[in-house]
Amino acid sequence: MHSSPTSPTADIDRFVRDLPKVELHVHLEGSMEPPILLDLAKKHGVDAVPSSLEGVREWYEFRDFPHFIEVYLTSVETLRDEADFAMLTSDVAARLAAQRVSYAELHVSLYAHLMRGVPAHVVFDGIEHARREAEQTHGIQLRWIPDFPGDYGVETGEQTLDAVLKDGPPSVVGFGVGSVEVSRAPFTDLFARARAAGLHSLPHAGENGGPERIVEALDLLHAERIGHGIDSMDDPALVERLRDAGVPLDVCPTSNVCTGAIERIEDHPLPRMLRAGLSVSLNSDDPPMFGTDLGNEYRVAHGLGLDVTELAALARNGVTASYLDEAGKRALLAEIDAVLARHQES
Ligand SMILES: O=c1[nH]cnc2c1ncn2[C@@H]1O[C@H](CO)[C@@H](O)[C@H]1O
Repeated sequence: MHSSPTSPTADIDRFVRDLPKVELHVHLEGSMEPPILLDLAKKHGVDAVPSSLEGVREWYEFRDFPHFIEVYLTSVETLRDEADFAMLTSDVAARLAAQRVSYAELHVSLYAHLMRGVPAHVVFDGIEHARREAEQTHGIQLRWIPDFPGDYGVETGEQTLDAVLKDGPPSVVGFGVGSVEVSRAPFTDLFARARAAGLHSLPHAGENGGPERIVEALDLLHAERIGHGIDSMDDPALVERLRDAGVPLDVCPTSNVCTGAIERIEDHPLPRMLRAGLSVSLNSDDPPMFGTDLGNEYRVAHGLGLDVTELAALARNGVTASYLDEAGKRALLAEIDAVLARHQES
């Protein structure tokens, strides 16, 4: 390679590209690229979806969080048969692998399919087919976190869990709750049942619903990881608790700006969270809907003032907080350290 002067930006870009990464907070359905969305909308005649790329771009400008969820649920309507789920999953896996992600836990909006009459086995057969193929083709491991919208009530959670326990494959690692944030208290028994069945408790909490939602997630749902959790920074006692217990938080900076959870990226609490000793990992949430991907989130984190050592710490935290096997974790942590050391020598 001929030598050209490298700007700090090019340095960071290369570091981020080379850094081995895991994704712990990305929604499968929210990872649908606009061309796939248009194809599926055409295939199934879903008129509520715009018919051009330009239209989709505008559609993805969210007024607020409920509006984002409304658009999300409409786009999900384009997924109908097993082939749709397999095709989406194959595309998502290839995109993750291309960013040096070798392990990912994906949220699956299972209830959003059940409520439209799409049976759980159609969803699971499609995504499992693609998961096995992606492992062969790209060496990437995918795991699933089926979830339900909390604001639809506990019965929807019960139906979702029943479907997981009946039709879910062993690659389901956890159970989650998302959508517009409501109290987590009504889901206490539901999550107890999920945990008794061997599923990890992985709720969204404190994305925009306040620190109380995180306290409920810990006390009542026995959350093992917190989806988002940025509102923890409004409660110093909670920050101390999360730090002392080493509870991992999946943080998704660009998402928080696009859904209106925070106003400006410059105000994002990620640097403060990391420096407060919280176990924070970096994630992309719904990448094409927010015009981002995981690599970009690392560049955004750098823009917020995190240096390469801190970016590597975020990557390490993701590995540690994942449900990858211990040998896999050790190997990935060693690779992260090697990439950091190489970068610091150059
Ligand atoms: O950023 C997010 N916060 C909360 N829920 C989300 C987000 N992105 C996607 N979903 C998903 O929206 C569905 C609504 O029924 C849920 O499945 C939830 O996981």
